[in-house]
Amino acid sequence: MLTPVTVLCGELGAGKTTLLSGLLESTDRDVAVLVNDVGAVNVDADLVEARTDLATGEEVVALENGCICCSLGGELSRSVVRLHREHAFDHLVIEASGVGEPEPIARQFVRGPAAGPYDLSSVITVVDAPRFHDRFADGPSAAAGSSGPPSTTPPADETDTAPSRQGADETGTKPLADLVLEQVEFCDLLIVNKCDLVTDAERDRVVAILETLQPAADIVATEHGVLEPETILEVQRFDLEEATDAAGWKRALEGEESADEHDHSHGDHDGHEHSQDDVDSHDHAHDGDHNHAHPPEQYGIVVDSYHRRRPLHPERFAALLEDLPAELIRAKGLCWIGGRERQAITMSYAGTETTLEVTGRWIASFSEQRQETYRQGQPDLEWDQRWGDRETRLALIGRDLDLEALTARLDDCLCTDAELEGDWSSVDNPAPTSSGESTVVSTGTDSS
Ligand SMILES: Nc1nc2c(ncn2[C@@H]2O[C@H](COP(=O)(O)OP(=O)(O)OP(=O)(O)O)[C@@H](O)[C@H]2O)c(=O)[nH]1
Repeated sequence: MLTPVTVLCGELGAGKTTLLSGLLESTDRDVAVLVNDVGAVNVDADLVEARTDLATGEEVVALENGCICCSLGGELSRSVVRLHREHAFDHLVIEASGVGEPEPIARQFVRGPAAGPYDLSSVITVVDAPRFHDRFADGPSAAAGSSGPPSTTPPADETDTAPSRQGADETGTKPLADLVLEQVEFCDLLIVNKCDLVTDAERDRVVAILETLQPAADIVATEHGVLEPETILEVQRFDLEEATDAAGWKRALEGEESADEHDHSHGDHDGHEHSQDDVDSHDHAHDGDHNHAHPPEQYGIVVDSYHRRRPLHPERFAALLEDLPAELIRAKGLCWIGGRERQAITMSYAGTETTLEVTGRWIASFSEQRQETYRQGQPDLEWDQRWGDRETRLALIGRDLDLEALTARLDDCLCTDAELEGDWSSVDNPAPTSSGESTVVSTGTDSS
């Protein structure tokens, strides 16, 4: 029988180690734990180990000096295969570092050597309720319904600073808020922790936003990560593709696509041609369920999409990104930016920052012969006579967000006919140019 694996994610300080320590104390199953800390000092592993009775067969293994979701991919596989060969245990829990993306970790258990002895059971994301509330739910009207003590938790690390107005950042580092939402969007259980530090109203708002961001996940609220062990160790099969496609922003785009006149099943945000290997993995083969998130109205959460077939002017678009409304929680999708006629660019906004990343090439930028080949491979791809597959298609999720105003502001960014013919060489462009490259644009709190 395959050994079930649970991947435990959550931002730095959300309470993963606390939850795991409690789990190891309360379960009578033999649980092996793999801890990944970024940094030389493996504090978490020491903590978990100190609370674990190793004589009962529980094992704590630490991976250090890197992040399992990127550089340590091979080491993760090797470690878990070795662990399985050398020890007997009922369940493996992986505590991912707070800055890791869950998807690459999960993929190790779906294909590759680790998929041999293991079965990915679930991906759990621990959410720091007060910090999430302050970051994503504390819009202008959020305070109105709130009572009780202020719910601030100190930032867990230096990257979690107050909004800054810094323009495009060439470092390509992914903003923390973006990672937090990616972890929320890619899981099947959300644990809303530190509920002792928020009011009931604040907790409910956090839950409502989480439901919108990932409608397919179960949500439980905890204090100090106290849960029945079975909630974490319950064996179910994690469906990687389903979890990816269930994210609220993807459903919003899907709803928009299905409402289009033309029936088409476009690839997802990065479904344009980057490599042959990727093409088949992004086909929206859905079960016909287009019920995208119906956000709880009492919290003012709105979900919509924006679709235009005209490039965004790089300077006006950058100015908009620096001045996005505070009520916007999440924006994600594909952008066509003037001066970048080849590059399909993913925009991902969370918290106060927008990441722009080249995720592929527009098919329309290839030679006619190659266009034909690619289009034959994607017969449902919507194709515009003039622009081919170039388009901007964004999901917008907000709280008390004036969607009409934001749509109008996005429309103001669209290139005029004269600009379409213009020379882009002297125009400041925040968009990256090469595949995989990204830039970050910060939204200021005051646009004046
Ligand atoms: N008030 C309160 N504090 C909590 C709760 N859960 C955890 N903490 C505290 O929050 C701090 C961070 O908890 P950890 O369990 O280390 O968080 P983590 O997610 O493992 O953190 P990293 O390893 O840095 O990613 C510790 O001081 C915990 O005691 C909670 O529900 N309420």
